[in-house]
Amino acid sequence: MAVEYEARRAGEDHGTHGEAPDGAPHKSATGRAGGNRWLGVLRSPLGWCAAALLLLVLLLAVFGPLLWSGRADAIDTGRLLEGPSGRHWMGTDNLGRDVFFRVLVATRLSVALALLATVLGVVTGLVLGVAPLLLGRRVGRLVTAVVNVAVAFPGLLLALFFAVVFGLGAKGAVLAIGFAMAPGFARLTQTLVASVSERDFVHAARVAGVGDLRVLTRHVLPNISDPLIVNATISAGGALLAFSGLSFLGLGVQPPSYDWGRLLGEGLNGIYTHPAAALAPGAAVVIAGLAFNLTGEAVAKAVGVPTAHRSRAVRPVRPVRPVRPAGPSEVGPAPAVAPDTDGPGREPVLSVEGLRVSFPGPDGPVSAVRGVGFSVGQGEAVGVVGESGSGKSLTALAVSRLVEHPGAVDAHRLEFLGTSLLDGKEQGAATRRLLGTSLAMVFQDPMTSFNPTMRIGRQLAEVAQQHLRAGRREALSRAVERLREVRMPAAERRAAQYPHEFSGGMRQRAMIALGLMGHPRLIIADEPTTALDVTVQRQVLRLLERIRAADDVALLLISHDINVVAQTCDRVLVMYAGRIVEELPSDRLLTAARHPYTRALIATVPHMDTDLDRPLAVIPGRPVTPDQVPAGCAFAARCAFARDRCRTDDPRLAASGPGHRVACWYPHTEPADRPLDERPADPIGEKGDRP
Ligand SMILES: Nc1ncnc2c1ncn2[C@@H]1O[C@H](COP(=O)(O)OP(=O)(O)OP(=O)(O)O)[C@@H](O)[C@H]1O
Repeated sequence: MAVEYEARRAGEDHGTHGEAPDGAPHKSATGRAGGNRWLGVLRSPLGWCAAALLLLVLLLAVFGPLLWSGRADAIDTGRLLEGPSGRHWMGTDNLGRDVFFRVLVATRLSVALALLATVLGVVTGLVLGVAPLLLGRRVGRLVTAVVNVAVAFPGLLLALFFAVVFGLGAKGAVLAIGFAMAPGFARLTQTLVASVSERDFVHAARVAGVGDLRVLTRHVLPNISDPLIVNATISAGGALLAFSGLSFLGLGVQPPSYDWGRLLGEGLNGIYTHPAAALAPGAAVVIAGLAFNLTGEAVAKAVGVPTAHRSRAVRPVRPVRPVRPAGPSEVGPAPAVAPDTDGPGREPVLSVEGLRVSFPGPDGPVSAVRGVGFSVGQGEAVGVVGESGSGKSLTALAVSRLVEHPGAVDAHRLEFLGTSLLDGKEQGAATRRLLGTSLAMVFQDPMTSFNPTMRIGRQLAEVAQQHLRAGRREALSRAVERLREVRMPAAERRAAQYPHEFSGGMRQRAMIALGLMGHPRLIIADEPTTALDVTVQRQVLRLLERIRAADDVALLLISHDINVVAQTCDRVLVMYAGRIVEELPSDRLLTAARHPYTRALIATVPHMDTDLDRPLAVIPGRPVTPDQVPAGCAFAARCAFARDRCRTDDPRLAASGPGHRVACWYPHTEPADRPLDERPADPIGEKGDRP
């Protein structure tokens, strides 16, 4: 009865259900590879044993009562409690009825009741498992706590408890076993849902404004169906065993009906005189249980889900909630940070002031983004650079309302196209539609950006159906049109394909096309080219440039690559330890940066004059982690120019020239060593290509 599935890998691999670890597909709805695998498993000893046993059990369940009811119920008072003979292979019971035929006839009731209990357990478990996703944080936590408590009880104990609650008889036993099975299934579902909910394609669906229920049915459940099915199949074996146990104890099926458990109980009375009467139903339970278990194992093998026998590691449940900006009480007051200047004369698309993103820590909330303020003007490209962990992605996620619980977002101002995302109505349909149609996200890993179980065209069309009220056909033709716009070869054919049939660059372009399904005013691209080779990287960046110029779309480009940002963007924000430490026009980045951190970052990038015989420059020390931000300037410990004041007083971001802000007590005043004309080769490619 216990749910015995290794959920960690199931969640990871099955979260993308079409991906093998190497990125190759292992399940596509149409995949030939998938068909071959099923055939391969069927040909293996495990496969054919499972198939043969299951077929036997199902045939007996269907035809047993039709063929042998008469012989099973025929009373022969002259042959009471006889041992096995040529006439009665397994002997007779206390009314002289043939035990062998009774066992065959009992197959239907035994299997049907076990399946019924399994369905009840699976459905209840599923409902409880997805509750945290659908019902909000509070109810979700309550459900999770109840499930956690219930899981701690042994299954049989729960079944006995419920059997007493629901009363004697088959109905009571079905309810008892079903409800006893539910907590384990709920736990498994929660774990799987949590792991899939963190995938980029779910984020993408949320940004596109897809509602919770639809995200669940279209994006989450299809991607966790394999482990759930496998687990349900194996659980049916457990239910069969549990049902036999209850009937054996007299709590299940009541006379005159009989199942294997009842026959086992009756046979036990004469176990010393003729054991066959007890052995026969016992063997039937074992064979049917084995049939379900082996089938589960075979299905697991075919779909690539590891079972408990292969591994037992289970990832802790982490209920997933859509982001809700936290109230100040949850994260503490954010320091006032003035927003930067918008691009000259540009209407701001995005305005952020005092943005904080915090997570619970052992000693209270820990802020990973600490009061960030900036704005992005219409058609402007703003780059965000900084070492790993500096808070770049969290800033982008906070803007798109994708920070997951327990992360909390707070800001003095968080406005997108003049609409506050913090006014308490952020869950409203209008805001969702605004974000869905006007904000596009491009994620780092193009493999995880799409739902592997849906055709690309359908995933794109979903946005138009959701927000533009387009019909199915119209939405699909818009999707093809958008794929063409991003220069997807054979767009119509590609729209009908699954994500695994695309190359990395194509997936990234399809992701951009997804963003174009609405009328984006801002594209947030978080390391959009990191997973791509240099040539494809150029194509994707050029595409973003083209879209930006053609439609006056703003771009927030997050990148590790300072050259890419310098070449693509109008302005650059340099982040360190959850803060913006410098902001300046990108054409001044290499020559006029004033913060020692910005200069250190630039120095780590090799250029034409870099002496290749010497080790490449690195920034000494390690970036600070959000839970260990020191007093004073967070960069002081790594800064060659730090003085006493830097270690005690926290410098604020202050204006330092036109469009230039820096947070440093002693910023550089002299020009940088590296003049503009010594920039490395244009990483985007031929500038002439740009519109
Ligand atoms: N869910 C989370 N729970 C706790 N801490 C988190 C969570 N997500 C991010 N952080 C922490 O917040 C900090 C900033 O993370 P973020 O992903 O924004 O960094 P980044 O600058 O985008 O790094 P990278 O370039 O590697 O993506 C990191 O120290 C990270 O460990």
